Amino acid sequence: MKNICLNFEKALGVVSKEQIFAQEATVNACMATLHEGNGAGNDFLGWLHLPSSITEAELTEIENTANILRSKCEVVVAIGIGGSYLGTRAVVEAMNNSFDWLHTNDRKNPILLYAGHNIGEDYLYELTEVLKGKQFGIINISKSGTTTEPAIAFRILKKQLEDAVGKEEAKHRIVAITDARKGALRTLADQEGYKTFVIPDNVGGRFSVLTPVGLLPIAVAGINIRELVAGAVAMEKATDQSVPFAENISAQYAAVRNELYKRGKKIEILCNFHPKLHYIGEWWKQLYGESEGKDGKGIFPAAVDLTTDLHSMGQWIQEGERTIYETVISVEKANHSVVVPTDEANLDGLNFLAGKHVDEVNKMAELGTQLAHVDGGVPNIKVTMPEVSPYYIGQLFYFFEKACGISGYILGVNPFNQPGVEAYKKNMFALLNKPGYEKESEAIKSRL
Ligand SMILES: O=P(O)(O)OC[C@H]1O[C@](O)(CO)[C@@H](O)[C@@H]1O
Repeated sequence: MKNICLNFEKALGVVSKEQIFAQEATVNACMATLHEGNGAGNDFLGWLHLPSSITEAELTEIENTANILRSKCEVVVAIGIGGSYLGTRAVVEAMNNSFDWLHTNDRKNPILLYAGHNIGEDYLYELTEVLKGKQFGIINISKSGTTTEPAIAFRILKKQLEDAVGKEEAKHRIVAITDARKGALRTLADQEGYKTFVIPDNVGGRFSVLTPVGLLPIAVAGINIRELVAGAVAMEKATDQSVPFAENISAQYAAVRNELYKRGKKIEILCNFHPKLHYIGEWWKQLYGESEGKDGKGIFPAAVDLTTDLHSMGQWIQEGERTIYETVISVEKANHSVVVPTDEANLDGLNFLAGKHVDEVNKMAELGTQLAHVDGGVPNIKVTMPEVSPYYIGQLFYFFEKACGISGYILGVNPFNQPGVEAYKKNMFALLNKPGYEKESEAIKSRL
């Protein structure tokens, strides 16, 4: 099997290769801090050797539970937000048919739906309506077990499920993934007797896709979790501390992005030319946004789907403020084949493309875009994956996670906390008169 690879040749100019390689000692020191576990946030390093420590028994238990849900349910709703949602969606959207929900006859897999990632009343109304009369189950995922968005969704869907199939059967269709001991979801799951999986204490939400948080719903969707984990294991080895900087793609990516940042490139745009990778971008945004955006510092992580967004954001990227750089996820080959047909009338003038694969056109769009953006002053980093498969997505996850840990330490922040997320919650609870927030309620209302 190949590995994903990194090419930063087209990022050179603003920064030189020598300047990047001059960071080797700093990067190695940050890598050592991670591996020795003596840096900020060192109680959240469980992800570092997670892939290689997943056991056969754990995978089998996840698959068995997935099979129970698969046998009972036409639809499974994965409830969760942030790290308790985005990794699953990234894999499922990448691997499932783009029109999955329209494949209604002879389905092999339940349809996976999502809830708890917003507080949309209309979204929840439409979800509860669509679930009426359907055999459904719930995977409720919350590391803290106290996050408001998933808690509201679970309260609503739990009631609907119990009303539909009775409390006893509902227990067999609900799985909770949460902390081993703490939090409201743990208490509820123990009280109700749900099947549970534990999110290890030392794995933060945004690093948790390879725990049951991601593996259970991904397995329910019928995707091979063993391949996903195998890919991550391969990348854990390929980016290990023992692998020298010149060959270590996570170390290099961390170095390049920080060198660009120092030179005024404050925004990183993750680009894909593969529409099914949209949620990889969403997952990546949380990983880097929550890890690095603090203490008044941090590259702003943005993401675009190309060529789609070349017709909306393309103008800005080409000619807007020169504070951006791009990281392009490039997929070597498509999984299916569609050829542009010949048309006798050729009114659209496209016969020069007749007989070509659509992906060949896409590749030229990708190359043309790279050259145009580089000419426009946008440094370009390329991450190549041989194909979209669970194995290479597993590699991609670990590659970005490892680079993120190193990069956060280079930046001088604690990459494993997210104190800033609490501010909106505090205000929301104060505005909603949550018991215990009386002082805050008074203070915030005086500002309105
Ligand atoms: O799994 P939990 O505890 O519900 O948290 C969900 C998400 O909310 C955050 O705590 C804050 O956004 C994330 O770090 C996390 O991924």
